[in-house]
Amino acid sequence: MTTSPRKVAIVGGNRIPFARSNGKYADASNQDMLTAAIDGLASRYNLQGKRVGSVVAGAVLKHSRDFNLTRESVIGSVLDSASPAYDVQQACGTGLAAAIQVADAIALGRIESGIAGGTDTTSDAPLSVNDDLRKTLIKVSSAKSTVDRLKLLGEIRPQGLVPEQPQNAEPRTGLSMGEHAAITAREMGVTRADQDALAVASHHNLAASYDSGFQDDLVTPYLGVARDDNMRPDSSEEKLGKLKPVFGKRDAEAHGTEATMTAGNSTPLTDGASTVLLASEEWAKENKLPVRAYLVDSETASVDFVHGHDGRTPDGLLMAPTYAVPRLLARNGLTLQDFDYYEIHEAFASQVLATLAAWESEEYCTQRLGLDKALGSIDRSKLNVNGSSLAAGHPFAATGGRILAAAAKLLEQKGSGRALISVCAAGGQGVTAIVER
Ligand SMILES: CC(=O)CC(=O)SCCNC(=O)CCNC(=O)[C@H](O)C(C)(C)COP(=O)(O)OP(=O)(O)OC[C@H]1O[C@@H](n2cnc3c(N)ncnc32)[C@H](O)[C@@H]1OP(=O)(O)O
Repeated sequence: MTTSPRKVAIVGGNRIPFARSNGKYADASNQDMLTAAIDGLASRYNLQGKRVGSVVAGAVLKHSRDFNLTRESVIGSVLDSASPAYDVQQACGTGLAAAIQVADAIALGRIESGIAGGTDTTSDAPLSVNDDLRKTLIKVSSAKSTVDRLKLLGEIRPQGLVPEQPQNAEPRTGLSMGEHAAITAREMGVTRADQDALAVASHHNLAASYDSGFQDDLVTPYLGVARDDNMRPDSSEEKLGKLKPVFGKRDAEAHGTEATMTAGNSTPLTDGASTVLLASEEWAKENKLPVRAYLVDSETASVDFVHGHDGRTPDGLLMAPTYAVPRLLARNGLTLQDFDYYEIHEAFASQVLATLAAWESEEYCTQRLGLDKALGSIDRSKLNVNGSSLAAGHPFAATGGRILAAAAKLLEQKGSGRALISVCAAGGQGVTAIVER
């Protein structure tokens, strides 16, 4: 039995290209996409017919029939179906949280290999019915006779037939992620020009990474799509500057400021799936697989974005990574500057910039994070060097796997170094990790 934590190797990843919602993958289900991502990974790393220790994945939006979507995807894949599998869900942190669960089991010696993943589709989002209709339909399905069934069906009123749409809103506040991010942007003084510049960089960097072949062994074409179809290499600050604000208009009006968040500096609704293969060093060696990098440590934080506490106003919904990262740094004896790459998920350009501004702010770091000084600035040329979610799109649960696989490949190419991964999530959560080689 292994008694001390083992190193967790990131062998590599595979994803399908991400596609804008209601577009190329409109007829694909979460299960179709996750299975495709697993099969692509299996083909890249010779996993056909092999049993892996655990497959952990999830989707933020799931149909009730997908009660264990990951297990069903494994059964439908080329893996040995004796590979155990289960779902996790931590909003946009799902993919990275899944990788952390697999990594922990490897580190503890409980499994030798595992696959982490995530998938999401807003094209095939689940619709539900109201409580009265649902309860009546459940009674209908267990009614003893046709007469009883007809009687129950007769109780249904036409207005009760309207389906309930999934809401991209926080249940506690009723505000969308974009509206929350707009409040934080105003509070942190994030400008429209900086947001547009970050979005343009994301498109240009992602396009360059495809052109240079960086994505060749990370992405497998699917349903005729070869590259993320939200990517717009022709993006410019001039074009983005012309777009009208879509989030934060009411907040801006109330504060006499300008709303700054547009469709160009926010992620689009997106469909897609991703996977990452993790293993012990021994298993990778036995299976003649390379090790790209190691998943060294992780930290998850949550913030109080609803009530506020200790006399402070509520935290920003997407600001939990600002809390997680200092804990991660302290545990590993590192500073914010000790990284070669920073992979900060771009839910919105404003949220990345607010995160960086928070770490630069003495006031935020001392008063909110309880530090004795600011964490300081990062070298911006090391940030999201191959683009991120603004350009690739953001199929919620699939984003963590995209980022982790890309970070490991960057470090493999560099030969040695360290990457910081930060993913903000709904519910005021943040999942962060360190990858090294
Ligand atoms: C979930 C978690 O746990 C945490 C998180 O990550 S939070 C993030 C969650 N994600 C979201 O909330 C998704 C938010 N996004 C949305 O709701 C929608 O995509 C949106 C409201 C922002 C935009 O929707 P839309 O109006 O359908 O956008 P879209 O039609 O693509 O673009 C609007 C215009 O901008 C233009 N545009 C967009 N990007 C552009 C670019 N890079 N260059 C030039 N023009 C661009 C489009 O061409 C379009 O122009 P026209 O109107 O002339 O056609």
